[in-house]
Amino acid sequence: MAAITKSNAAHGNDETAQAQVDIWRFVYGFTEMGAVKCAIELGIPDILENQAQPMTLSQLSSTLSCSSTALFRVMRFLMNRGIFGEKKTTEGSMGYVQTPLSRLLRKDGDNSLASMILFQTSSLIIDPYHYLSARVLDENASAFLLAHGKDIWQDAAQNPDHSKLLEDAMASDTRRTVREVLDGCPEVFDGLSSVVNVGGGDGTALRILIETCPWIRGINFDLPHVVSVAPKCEGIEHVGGDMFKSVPKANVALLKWILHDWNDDECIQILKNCREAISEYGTTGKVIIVEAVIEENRGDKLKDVGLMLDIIMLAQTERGKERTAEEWTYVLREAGFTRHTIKNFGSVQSVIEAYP
Ligand SMILES: C[S@@+](CC[C@H](N)C(=O)[O-])C[C@H]1O[C@@H](n2cnc3c(N)ncnc32)[C@H](O)[C@@H]1O
Ligand SMILES: O=c1cc(-c2ccc(O)cc2)oc2c(O)c(O)ccc12
Repeated sequence: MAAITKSNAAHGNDETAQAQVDIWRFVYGFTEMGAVKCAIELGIPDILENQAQPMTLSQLSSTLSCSSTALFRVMRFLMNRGIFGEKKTTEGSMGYVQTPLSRLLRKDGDNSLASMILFQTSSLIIDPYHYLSARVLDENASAFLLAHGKDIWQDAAQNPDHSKLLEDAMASDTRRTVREVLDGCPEVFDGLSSVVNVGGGDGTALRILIETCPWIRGINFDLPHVVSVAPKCEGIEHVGGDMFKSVPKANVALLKWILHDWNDDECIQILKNCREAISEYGTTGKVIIVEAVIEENRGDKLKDVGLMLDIIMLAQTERGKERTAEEWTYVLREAGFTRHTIKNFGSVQSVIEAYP
């Protein structure tokens, strides 16, 4: 047996002490989610945004028509996490102010993640985590199905409130992502005449794209119950259908956060239908995929987000997953694409351009 040296023992003690500190994040991590949801529902980031001066506790509680006791405790907790700050008012008392983090929680703010947080904290999305272990033990089980008795798309088709929660969350992600893609790699959309956004939800991606590139004709393609409530917009045609059967014809097929919902065989089927959709456009035809590319040797925060998204896929979809560059190469090759490039632009998602 190896002798335990003094320094090993000390090192072991350090690790144990650190573990005793770190473990509380896992035990009570949900409190962050609960308090942030509370602040969004009360509209606190929106209220603070419109103040010329720091807002005192009594001003905030009277705006919300509530007593200050519970509000104080929620604000104290959130300030401790960097959401909201405190500054002196001109009268010398302390008041709450926005921080870069709380600005991302405004209901209608640019780059807001408020709808995504409301979606992630809904029982629709939380309940499947009670079945994650069942999913791990049985490859054929689906955590979402065990929790709700149907898959997420059947549920959304039957439940307009859930459909809206999901579409709003995705649209908020889209507003941020499409702007990032247009800024980070504008050449991706050079010289295109038409774009079909496959699984385009309420059409947000195409609306932003057409604002910047008004010469592009947009086709927003999604399930019939989704496009039937999508807002009308000049330059965009909403088409209802099933991407597993066929995809409307266009110069480019754009897929943002679609393929991660499906297993390899399902992705290959969708991609074959996209290849068929762009086939009339010869060498200018391409498929643009906006998704995470998990890089095994990337030890940064973005890899962290990619891995979190992969757990989300495990809980919320039947066979979906986030993919590495090798896994993307496999599905694209099997779908008949001869060449593809991957562009990283410092975001959790990358842009993959695939050519027939
Ligand atoms: C994760 S959401 C992504 C929405 C959008 N692309 C975005 O990034 O905001 C997936 C979308 O795929 C759509 N979808 C699911 N199954 C589909 C099918 N068989 N055919 C067409 N669209 C489908 C859903 O309705 C939903 O809008
Ligand atoms: O719960 C989700 C979340 C996402 C998601 C989160 C963050 C992003 O930047 C993109 C997507 O996607 C989901 C999804 O595609 C799905 O089918 C179910 C649930 C979620």
